[in-house]
Amino acid sequence: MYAIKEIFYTLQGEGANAGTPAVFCRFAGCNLWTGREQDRAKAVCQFCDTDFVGMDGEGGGRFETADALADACRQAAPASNHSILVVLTGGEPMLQVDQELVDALHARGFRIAIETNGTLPVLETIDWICVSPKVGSDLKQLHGHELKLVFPQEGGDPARYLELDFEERFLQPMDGPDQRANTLAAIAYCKANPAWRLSVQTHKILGIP
Ligand SMILES: C[S@@+](CC[C@H](N)C(=O)[O-])C[C@H]1O[C@@H](n2cnc3c(N)ncnc32)[C@H](O)[C@@H]1O
Ligand SMILES: Nc1nc2[nH]cc(C(=O)O)c2c(=O)[nH]1
Ligand code: SF4
Ligand SMILES: [Mg+2]
Repeated sequence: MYAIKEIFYTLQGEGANAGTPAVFCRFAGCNLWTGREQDRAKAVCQFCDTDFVGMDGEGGGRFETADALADACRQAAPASNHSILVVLTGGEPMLQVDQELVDALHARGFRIAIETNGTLPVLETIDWICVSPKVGSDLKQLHGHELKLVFPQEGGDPARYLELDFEERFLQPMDGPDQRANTLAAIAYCKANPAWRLSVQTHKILGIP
């Protein structure tokens, strides 16, 4: 059984694949926050911009099998011969993603990306692994395609993450009340430390999901 908050078709807004059409499959639940506002201040991850509670979103629900969930993802995508990207996100997708689901999505022609906090090891059969570490959590996934650090995080000096084995490294300004200042700080950091690139949350600017 998979608990899914929502399934929608949009453009990947962030990171190395920004601008790529993609089906987003948002898993319900996370191991670093309950998702309830009253618990935010005591959560390990306190800056989350996402509602991942329940299964009540567009296309959400309980999916009893990997085939049923993969079919729903396929139905959210246009009929196309081109391989379409599916982004597994949440909440924390690695609490639920298994090899059966990866196989079912591959069988339908998807290229599979994941957005994960890295506290659980990621299946190596996933085509694009984006890890976004959270200060105060125990990082287990130490390699992947893309490291996307929300910036700034107290105690989360980006230099700490340079030794990890990733192909691309991004700073993503923390959204919230200080979004503008965080963006300027991230730009300054990237200019001074060119191992890092800026990840803008373009979907928020574009006004798309
Ligand atoms: C909602 S999370 C879901 C996937 C996974 N739990 C994770 O944290 O990577 C998706 C992406 O949004 C980022 N994110 C969450 N809250 C944010 C915020 N306030 N500002 C910028 N990025 C944020 C996360 O770091 C992650 O890269
Ligand atoms: N367009 C769009 N791009 C995204 N990239 C990562 C997202 C996420 O919430 O995981 C996200 C999202 O929610 N929407
Ligand atoms: S780990 Fe990801 S889903 Fe969980 S609270 Fe943090 S940003 Fe949100
Ligand atoms: Mg989002």
